[in-house]
Parts: sequence; structure tokens; C-alpha cells
Amino acid sequence: MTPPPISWTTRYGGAPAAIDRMTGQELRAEYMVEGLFVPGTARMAYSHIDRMVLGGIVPTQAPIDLGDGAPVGTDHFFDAREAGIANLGHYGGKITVDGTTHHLAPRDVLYVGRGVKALSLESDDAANPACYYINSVPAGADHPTRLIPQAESKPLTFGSAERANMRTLRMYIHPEVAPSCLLLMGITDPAPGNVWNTMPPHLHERRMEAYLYFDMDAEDRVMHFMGRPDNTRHLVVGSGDAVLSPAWSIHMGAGTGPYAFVWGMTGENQVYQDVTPVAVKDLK
Ligand SMILES: O=C(O)C(=O)C[C@H](O)C(=O)CO
Repeated sequence: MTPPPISWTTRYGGAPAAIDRMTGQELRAEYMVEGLFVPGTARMAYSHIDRMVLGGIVPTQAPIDLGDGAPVGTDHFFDAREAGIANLGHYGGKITVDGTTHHLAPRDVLYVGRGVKALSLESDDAANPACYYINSVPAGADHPTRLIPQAESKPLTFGSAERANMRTLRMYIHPEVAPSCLLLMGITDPAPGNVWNTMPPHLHERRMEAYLYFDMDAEDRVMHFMGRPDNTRHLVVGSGDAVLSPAWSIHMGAGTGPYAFVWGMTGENQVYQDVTPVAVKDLK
């Protein structure tokens, strides 16, 4: 059977203590969105954690239109929202926004501002499709839609090879690179041979975050940790799987092989440094 071009699921999130009683499967169902990239489809999820929408869109023969605003309760999808759309595939594509076409090479990001009426996504080659990942959040201000090529992102290097956590984080949607209302978005690549991300782990009570892991071999997994610092749980995550991290949850992960991830945040502020690091020795 041909999968529907656009499907939607919902995640409700919950209180920190509730994760104590959840099985691994229940934890996955609430805090993960699995298998986002299916050729010819858009797999969208609406999270009640700060109302972030995330999704994977892989157009093949035909363009995929994001559709109207019915899943978010407005006439048009972007009536009260902004978004970042990253091309995480290895081939190019184009996104047409209200009649203007933007070409996205791999690792380029399109910022889409509030007020857009129509958006459709295509691959340059149906046999080698673009893989688009979207993070969309409520917005209270208009910022112009703009393409952020990888070369215009702001790279920051953290960690050390001795501790297996050296990595380059690229900021795309950030006040210093491309302004938005409240969305922040970037991509982190561990250096070859390094396994840990987000070390030391941290909390940010003023923002939620979503991680999307990609560029992994089919047999590899990232062991992603979540929960309160004194009561952590783990999620085993594969390529194309997203993890929702509520404001109360630490986040960090270690991969069994090479990987990259997109981080997207929203909340009260866009102050990337507004985090509370947690010492590894204090984790339970
Ligand atoms: O490896 C890292 O460190 C990150 O990429 C951290 C994320 O950007 C993050 O958690 C921001 O709060």
C-alpha cells in the first residue's frame, strides 16, 4: 500500500516524575518520533512541549505541499508560526515559498517567517532525494524568509579528543546569524572518533529542545540520555529518529559510530548560554 503523503501524530509530554513508571516503549512513544524520513512522504509530529512541530519530508517524483493550517488550528500553517527547514540529505532540492524558489544544497537551512501562505518542497532528482527536517514553533513577530547556506552558519568547537567529546556545532537560526522570533536551530558534528555530544550535559529551564539524529550507519545507535539529573533514563536512537527534550530534562548522547544531529529550541529566550551545566559525577 502506498503510504499517505502527509501523516501527523501527537506527543503530549509529561511531568518529570512520570518517567519513573514508564517502560522503555512508553518512554519512546512519548519522547521520540521515530523514522522521520520515508521517501515520498512527510511524517509530521505535533508536540505539546512548547507546541513544537517537527517532521521529515522526502519528496520524490512529486513536490510535497505542507498543506493548510488545519493540524495547527489556523487557516494557513504559518499564520502564527515560524520554522527552520534543513536539507539533511546528500542531494539538492528546492523549496518554493509564496512563489519564490530557494535552492537548498545538503546542510543548508531555510528560515520561514510567520505569515507565509504556501510552501512546497521538491527534490532535484527523484532517485536521489533531498531529506528535509522541519522544526516549527509559535511566533509573535514577522521575520523575512531567508536561506542560510552552510557557509553562512556560525561554527563553534567544543570538547577534547582525550575525552571523546570534540565536536563542531554550527548555529544557523540564531540572533548572530539569522534572526527569528524564538526558534533556534543548528547542527552538531562530533569530530571523527569522538562519541559524546552535549558534554557536560545541561538543563535549560527556559527552553525545550528537540534533537534529530542523522547520517548514521543502519547498524549504529546513539544512546541518548534524558530525565532529571538525579534520575536519568536512556533512549536508543537510530538515524532519522528525533528526541523531545522538555525543559526539565538533561540531554546528552554517545554514538556507537559516526553521527550528526540537529538541535532546535524554543521557549522564553534565545540566549544559547542560558543553560545550567550538570557535572557528570552528579548524574544518577
Ligand atoms: O554537542 C553539543 O554540545 C550540542 O550540540 C548542544 C546542543 O546545542 C544543546 O543542547 C543546546 O542546548
